[in-house]
This record gives sequence, structure tokens and C-alpha cells, in this order.
Amino acid sequence: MSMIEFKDVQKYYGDFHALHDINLSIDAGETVVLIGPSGSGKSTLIRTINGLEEIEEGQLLVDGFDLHDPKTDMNKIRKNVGMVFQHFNLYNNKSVLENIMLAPRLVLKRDEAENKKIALELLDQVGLADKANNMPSALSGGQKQRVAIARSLAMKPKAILFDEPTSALDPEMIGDVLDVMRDIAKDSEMTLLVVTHEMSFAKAVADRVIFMADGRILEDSSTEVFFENPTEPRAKKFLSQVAHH
Ligand SMILES: Nc1ncnc2c1ncn2[C@@H]1O[C@H](COP(=O)(O)OP(=O)(O)OP(=O)(O)O)[C@@H](O)[C@H]1O
Repeated sequence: MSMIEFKDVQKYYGDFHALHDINLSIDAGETVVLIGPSGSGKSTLIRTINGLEEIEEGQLLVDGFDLHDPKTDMNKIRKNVGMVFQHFNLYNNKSVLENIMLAPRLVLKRDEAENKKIALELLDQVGLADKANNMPSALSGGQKQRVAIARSLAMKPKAILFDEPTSALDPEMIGDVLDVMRDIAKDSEMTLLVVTHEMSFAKAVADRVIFMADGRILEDSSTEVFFENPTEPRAKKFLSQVAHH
């Protein structure tokens, strides 16, 4: 079953046509990496999926719900679709543990003892068991991002959207975050959509790679085909450019 389905979607910022004719179907359980040059529309596309950006035309189905249908409850979509941002977006005035426990308490009404148990297990999973009572300001960027991932997992979502999760990190922090993401992709049934410039991560973890340029999807291939033999000349060029970095 499709977890995420775009049908002829168009998105505009005023007169600027940001997403052109997007047709894309992502199955439940798939790990898909979205790549492309700066300004190609990757963030815009990923942000439409949980309603952070509205679409103007076409249809977008998430977990079977039509985002344009006024009867669709966006809170329900957001409950099932987590998001990890480039700049973490933690609550800076709350402890690490509170950051993770807040949404399950408020939205899922999870029992407090159970909530704490799950949060501590998740902190352990992301390698931060000893940071539960720290404030975010006491953490490195890589640690903050791992808290953000744990926070997202705490909701037990069906899908998680990652919008350049390692782009704001110092190089030495990137590996730990990618390792956590790799384990999630390997061990869970969740649908993962990841915008990233980390090609070795894409190669190792993605089931599929989508290449965007100028607001269009130019290539949508299995990971193997994409890296060995991309059909789209701009994808080839992009790959050779990032390979030289
Ligand atoms: N709120 C906005 N208002 C107007 N234009 C916008 C807005 N957000 C994005 N854009 C434009 O839409 C285009 C796509 O932006 P988007 O951030 O989706 O690209 P991207 O592929 O994620 O880029 P990057 O890799 O640099 O993050 C860009 O030309 C950008 O300037």
C-alpha cells in the first residue's frame, strides 16, 4: 500500500512554480532518498507531506487520507508522520527527556510511567542514555539531532520525513546521526523519506533514489540503477559533482 502518493501535484510560492507535475508513490516500509541541487524543491516537496506547505493543484494522499479534503484531520496525519529538521527544532527550555515525552503525553495521552520508560529506551537507542536530564543547550549539534530523532520515534509514527538532518552539523558529528538513521531503516517497518547530500548513506540505506531539479522529479530509480547507470543527464552530472567533493 502507498504510504505517500502525489498525483499531478503543483505548488506555487506566489508566481513561482516550485513543484511541477509531481507524481510519486512511496510504499509503506520503503526508505527513499531525495536528492538534487540547491533550490530544486526537495524541502518544499517533503514539507507538503505533513501540511507545512500547501499544494495548489493535484492530489496528495498520506496514509490514504487526502490532504486537500477538509474532512482530513491534519493532527492525525502529523501524529503518524514525524519530521526531523535541519536545525533540530528542540524545545530549548525543556530537558532532553521532556522534549521526548511531551508529544506522546499531550497527543497520545500515554501513561506517564510508560511514556518515561519509552523515552529512556529511545535515548539509549540513540546513544544518549546519560543525557536525559540535560538541557538541549548542553548538547552538541549531533546529540541534539539524535534527541530530535528519538522525539520523533516516541510517537511511533508510520513514517518519518528527514529534511537534511546532517547539513547543519560539524563533519565529525555526521556519522553518529547517520548510524542512528541507518539502524532505523534496517530495523523498522516505518516509511522513511530522507533529503540528504550524503551519497554514501543513500547508497547504503535507500531502496530508491529520487532526483529533483527545478521543481521536477527527473529520475526515480532503484538505488542500484541510480548510482550505476542513471538515465537522466542532470542526475549524472550531479553525481559527478558531488563525487568530487
Ligand atoms: N516560502 C517561500 N517563498 C518563496 N519561495 C520559496 C519559499 N520556500 C522556498 N522557495 C523557493 O522554492 C525553491 C525550492 O526551494 P526548496 O527549499 O524546496 O529547495 P531545496 O531543494 O530544498 O534546496 P536546498 O538544498 O538549498 O535546501 C527555491 O527556488 C526557493 O527559493
